[in-house]
Amino acid sequence: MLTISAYAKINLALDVLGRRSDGYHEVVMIMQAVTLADTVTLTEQPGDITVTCDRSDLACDHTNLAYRAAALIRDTFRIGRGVHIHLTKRIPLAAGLAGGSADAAAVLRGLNRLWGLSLNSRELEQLGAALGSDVPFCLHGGTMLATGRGEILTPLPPLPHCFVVLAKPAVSVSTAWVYGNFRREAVGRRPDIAAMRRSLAQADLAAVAAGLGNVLESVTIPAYPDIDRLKRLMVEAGALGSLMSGSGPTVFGLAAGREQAEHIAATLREQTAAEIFVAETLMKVEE
Ligand SMILES: C[C@](O)(CO)[C@H](O)COP(=O)(O)OP(=O)(O)OC[C@H]1O[C@@H](n2ccc(N)nc2=O)[C@H](O)[C@@H]1O
Ligand SMILES: Nc1ncnc2c1ncn2[C@@H]1O[C@H](COP(=O)(O)OP(=O)(O)OP(=O)(O)O)[C@@H](O)[C@H]1O
Repeated sequence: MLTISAYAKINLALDVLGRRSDGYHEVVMIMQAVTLADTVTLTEQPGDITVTCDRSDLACDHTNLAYRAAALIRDTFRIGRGVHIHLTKRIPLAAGLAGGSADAAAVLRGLNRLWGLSLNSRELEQLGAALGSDVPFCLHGGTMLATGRGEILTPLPPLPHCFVVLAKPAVSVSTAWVYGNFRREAVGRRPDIAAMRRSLAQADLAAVAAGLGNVLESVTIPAYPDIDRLKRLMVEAGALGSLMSGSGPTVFGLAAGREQAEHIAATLREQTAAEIFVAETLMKVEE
């Protein structure tokens, strides 16, 4: 039996450069892993792949990304064994935090060990990219530049350790819907990726927080104006900066210290109906 943590991500910056011939969008993103995590337990069994989960609103059949990750690795390498996967979900669903991708990445890493496959990180990334654009990042964590459709990764200097307050409003947002409704003309300010890379190189947390930007806000916020309110409340409560993560609807705020983060969380719990988590940045997913 093997137990693995599957960490959520936030996007410190997300820019869309255009639409590709394969239907995806060309993106430039700065991604950061955080300590909010699901737990993935793998138990060897003969024959089938089976999945159980502690949430009744998540399908545990062949559509689950954890199942799909196990099936992909088993079919690719013609493995004659099965596995039981149990998911303890803490990352909210369809939240912009890559919860499903994190589970898939954990299954790939776990089965690589359990089944003694000795796949290197490039091989794991290739399998991951076939499951979803965020999966390669979830295999590594830390702070990364992600380009292409999000699967091409370049390690960046780590974001200085800080606390990340997450606020998930009670709506679920489909990533495909957000990209499908993206219009370049609707974007206000685009993030300055080069400037943020310089801020990371200088380990300047305040500058990173001041430069946060996500062009997908131009799609999700008009549909869910609560997101804008959460962003404002975060900053009013003391966050160094706030932003919608990924395709939303989760909003995150950065805080240098735990006390400040807990104060922001308490304020949001009092003034909103959003689900609130306090996490920390995570340097690198353990091997
Ligand atoms: C919004 C982000 O989470 C930011 O990190 C990612 O860009 C999305 O990553 P993901 O959920 O792993 O996305 P995928 O499962 O690969 O794709 C879901 C859907 O989003 C759209 N999609 C996704 C990534 C991308 N670069 N362009 C797209 O247009 C496509 O319609 C696709 O069918
Ligand atoms: N193990 C899983 N955990 C969560 N969602 C899953 C899982 N497997 C499949 N899904 C499906 O994927 C959809 C999106 O899930 P997820 O939580 O990864 O979204 P997200 O946080 O918006 O991801 P992203 O930031 O990558 O767009 C869910 O609505 C669910 O139907």
